[in-house]
Amino acid sequence: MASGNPYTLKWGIMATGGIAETFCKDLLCSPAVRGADDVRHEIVAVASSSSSKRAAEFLQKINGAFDAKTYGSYPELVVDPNVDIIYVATPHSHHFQNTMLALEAGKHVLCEKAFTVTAAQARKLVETAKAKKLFLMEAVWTRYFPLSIKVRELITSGEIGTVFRTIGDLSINSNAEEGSGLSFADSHRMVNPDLAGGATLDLGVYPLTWVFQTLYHLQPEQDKEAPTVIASSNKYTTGADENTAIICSFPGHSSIGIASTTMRADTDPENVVPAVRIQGSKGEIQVFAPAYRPTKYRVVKKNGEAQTFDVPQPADPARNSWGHGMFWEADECARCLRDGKLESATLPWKESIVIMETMEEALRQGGITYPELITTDVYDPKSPLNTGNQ
Ligand SMILES: NC(=O)C1=CN([C@@H]2O[C@H](COP(=O)(O)OP(=O)(O)OC[C@H]3O[C@@H](n4cnc5c(N)ncnc54)[C@H](OP(=O)(O)O)[C@@H]3O)[C@@H](O)[C@H]2O)C=CC1
Ligand SMILES: O=C1OC[C@@H](O)[C@H](O)[C@H]1O
Repeated sequence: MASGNPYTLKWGIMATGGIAETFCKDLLCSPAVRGADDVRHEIVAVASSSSSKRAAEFLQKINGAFDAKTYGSYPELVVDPNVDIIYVATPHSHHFQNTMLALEAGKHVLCEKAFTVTAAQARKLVETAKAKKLFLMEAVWTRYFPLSIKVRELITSGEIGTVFRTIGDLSINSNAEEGSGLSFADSHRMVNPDLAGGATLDLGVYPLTWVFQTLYHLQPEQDKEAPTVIASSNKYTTGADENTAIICSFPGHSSIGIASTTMRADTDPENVVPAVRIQGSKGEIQVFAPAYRPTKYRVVKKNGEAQTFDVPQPADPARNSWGHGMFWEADECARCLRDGKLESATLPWKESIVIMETMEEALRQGGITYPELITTDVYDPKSPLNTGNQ
């Protein structure tokens, strides 16, 4: 790729849960393994809202970055002068306040999906990043996979003609062994309304990603249209949605997207039926489950000719053959910052906002509501979501 010294991005990690561990293990993989010689990553600080001890234990878990600073609160992390960018890896409920905390401290941010709980919160984050000239990106890692790039290229080159319909699903069978409950405790972030749990915000964002990548993102800027949305949900006993189906119509392009998600059944337990079908006038592209981390796609022409392609994630032998695929989005952050860009062209601010508007409308139609503490778009540095008392 590039000659000379690679650009180094120094990360501060906010929260020490499951995805923070996965992401950091990816940051520690050698970029050379994925053919990147122009950027590299350093984890220079980690914060846990509960204790600095937990942050220190996190470094043991990821087996690296042992000289990183460890903090027992998020406010301490965001003022660390050595940190360039904060990775916000807290539950959805916290994203708005935590991202604002980082932006207000002058830090660039990569914030986990779903970007926020409401569209107004997403707009506020974008306004703030723009005003402060800071980089901000929603961590929809799937968009940065070579597989996604290839699929977008195939569509742009006309391989399947004009795309008129995309159908996508991300569903997981989380039924409890007995009874009608789900296997998640009611307090778990997947189903807890206080943490903005529910199928739409957690899982639905991925089939919507495929709908938007294929029916919205690739349109010329002046032709991009926000969809009209029809949606239906079933509520779980906690009040979060357990099933949601969303129909997005793009009338200006005669195209339609159908995104579905449930916590009651798997997308495809055998992995033989595609999770995503992108259907055009000359054929279709099928992307296999899971919609968030596909490694296989198939191009089927109108005449029935078909070819399957495997795109495995590169694994680093020096890191116990680890390689999950989150390094692609991290590389995007580094390249954007190196090149002075505030947003990623692969997932521009406007598109994150339109997707949040779509999910907000789907949740409204489904009758799903969340508490004021996590839906407010008024920034409060002393919010318990920032100070760790919540
Ligand atoms: N891109 C992807 O593939 C995935 C993305 N995600 C996204 O990442 C985010 C976090 O998910 P995940 O890591 O699975 O969640 P976890 O529950 O495993 O971790 C969340 C972390 O957030 C911090 N936190 C702060 N306040 C709270 C609170 N009140 N309740 C719970 N946790 C709190 C905790 O870290 P600490 O104590 O250190 O402050 C906790 O460990 C979500 O937005 C989710 O949608 C999740 C899974 C996969
Ligand atoms: O982003 C995600 O992808 C994988 C899912 O299992 C997880 O619940 C979700 O947060």
